Parts: sequence; C-alpha cells; structure tokens
Amino acid sequence: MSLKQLFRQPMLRAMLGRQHIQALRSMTTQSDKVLVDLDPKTGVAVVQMNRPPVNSLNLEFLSDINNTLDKLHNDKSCRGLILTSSNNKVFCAGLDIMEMYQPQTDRLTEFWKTLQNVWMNLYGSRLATIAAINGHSPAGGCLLATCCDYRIMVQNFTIGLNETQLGIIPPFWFVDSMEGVVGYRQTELACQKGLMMTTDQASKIGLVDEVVTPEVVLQKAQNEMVSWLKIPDYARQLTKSQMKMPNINKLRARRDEDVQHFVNFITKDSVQQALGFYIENLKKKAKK
Ligand SMILES: CCCCCCCCC/C=C/C(=O)SCCNC(=O)CCNC(=O)[C@H](O)C(C)(C)COP(=O)(O)OP(=O)(O)OC[C@H]1O[C@@H](n2cnc3c(N)ncnc32)[C@H](O)[C@@H]1OP(=O)(O)O
Repeated sequence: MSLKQLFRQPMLRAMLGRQHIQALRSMTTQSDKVLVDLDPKTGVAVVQMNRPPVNSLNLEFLSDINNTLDKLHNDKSCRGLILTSSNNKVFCAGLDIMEMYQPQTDRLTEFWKTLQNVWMNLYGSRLATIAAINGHSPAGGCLLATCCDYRIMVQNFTIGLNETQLGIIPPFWFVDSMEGVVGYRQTELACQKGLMMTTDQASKIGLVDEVVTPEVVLQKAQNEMVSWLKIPDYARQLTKSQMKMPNINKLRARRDEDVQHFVNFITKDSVQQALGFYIENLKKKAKK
C-alpha cells in the first residue's frame, strides 16, 4: 500500500486524527536524516536529527538540515522550532571528521559553505528556537545548540567547543555564538582549553538554561516554547535580529575568506596528522 493510500484509510484517520496525519505527511516529505513533526495547532516543529550512529554533520546531512530550515521558514504556520536528536545518547557529535580527513578540495569547500549556511539560517531564524539537548554535544553539536534561543539539556552528558583538543581552531563565528550565550571570559576559558563540560558545569556558566531528566526533556521544551510564543512574533523577531545580525553580517562580509582559510588550514600536513591520530583514538575507544 502506498503512503497516499495509507493516509486515506478511515481507520488510520480515526486513530490518529487530522493533525497527526498532517504531521506524518510532512515527515514523509523530509529526508530520513531530519525528521520533522510540525503541529499545525501550535505552529511548533520538532526537528529530530537522525543520522546514525552519532549525528555527525557531513555535507549531505548539513544540506538536509538547511533544506528543512528553509522549508519551515517558508511555512507561515510555523512559529517555533525544537531541535533534538533521535539518539538519546548523542545530540550531535559535531562535524563529521571524515569530511576533513584526506579531503577533496571541492567537496571540502562545499562542506564548509553549507555549514556556514546552516549557521546563518539557524542563528538568524525568524522562529523561536529551543535546543532539547538529549545527549552529548561536542564542537559542531555545541554550535547548533548555541544557535538556538534557549537550551534545555539532559543531565550527565557533555557539551563544549573542544576543537583545540583535536589540534584545530574554532572559527570566529563558533566563538561568537558561544560568546553570545556565556560572555567573553567564559568563552575564552571554554574555547582555548577546548573544555567539554558536564551538563551541570554548562548550566553553571549559563551555556544551558535548564537541566532535566531524559523523560521530560521534550515536554519541558514544549512548555518553554509556549512562553516564547506568547510574545508577538514581530516584536520577538526584530529584537532577535537586532542582537544576532551583527554576527551574521560579520560572517557574510568574510565568507569567502573564511572558506579559504578553512581549506588551507585543514589541508596542512600537521593538521591532517592530528586528525589522523584523533580518528584512530576514536575508533580504538569505540571498539572497547
Ligand atoms: C581558523 C579557522 C580554521 C578552521 C579550523 C577548522 C574548524 C573545524 C571545526 C570543527 C568542528 C567539529 O565539530 S570537529 C568534530 C568534533 N567532534 C568530536 O570530537 C566528537 C568525537 N566523538 C565523541 O566524543 C563520541 O563519539 C561521542 C559523540 C561522545 C559519542 O560516544 P559514543 O560512545 O556514543 O560513540 P562512539 O563509540 O565514540 O562512536 C560511534 C562511531 O561514530 C564515530 N564518530 C564519533 N564522532 C564522530 C565524528 N565527529 N565524526 C565522524 N565519526 C564520528 C566513531 O568513530 C565510531 O565509529 P566506528 O568506530 O566506525 O563505530
């Protein structure tokens, strides 16, 4: 039976109700790596990252995330976005390290441009955005979380911009995102030392707004979203844009330079060697 036929089944309609049929329909039109459930009644989309095993961000996954954001931004009924993971141990493992190891220059360039787009799209989103961080969130995972307006994190996981530990450098817009959340001094400590913080440590410096148990993380995010959506959209959006645009414009002005800088840096022998060691250790750890 096709999905179209399935949706027409009276029994299924009766069981699920109209809203969930619509939600199911919207889910089926998305990539299977990014699951979207938009509730037409509340205007809140729950977006689940779903790239096993650890939601690492490769070129295709980033493109899917970007397309999802575009789609939601173009849907007038959508007012809020909750970003979470289908894996209840890892929110997002950051950039797919394999994209940076022994890369082809064209793909590496495209990869970085797509990440820049995701950052601008999520950081500058017209939607109220909440990260429901239901697992570990290193590096690029932390970046996605800091793009959101509010962060709720499950206890006993880790989060941080750990790039320096890999022998790489967090780009200025990663640092700007972090600074916008925790301020200059905490960003300086966190980024230079590549700190992976526990949920409690992150909460102490304001990197996460709430610490919760795994069972309630989505419900808490939904509850928090209600309070954000009580504010008239135009007032919230203009206030947000006033605060976020300077950083977005900074990247826009230096976009090509940033891509060039990234490609030159990643393709250096010393950086390739550091990445090689890091991947070897990750694989050894995974086998244990
Ligand atoms: C100035 C400007 C210049 C520019 C300077 C350049 C700027 C670059 C900015 C970089 C930003 C980044 O995000 S760099 C990425 C940083 N990310 C990380 O360091 C995360 C590393 N991963 C982990 O710590 C852990 O895997 C963690 C996420 C906690 C999950 O632990 P688990 O025990 O659940 O899972 P594991 O057993 O470790 O991993 C399962 C499998 O996934 C793989 N895996 C894990 N993380 C991965 C990843 N990020 N990319 C690819 N693969 C990954 C492992 O190798 C395993 O593969 P198999 O062995 O095949 O099973």
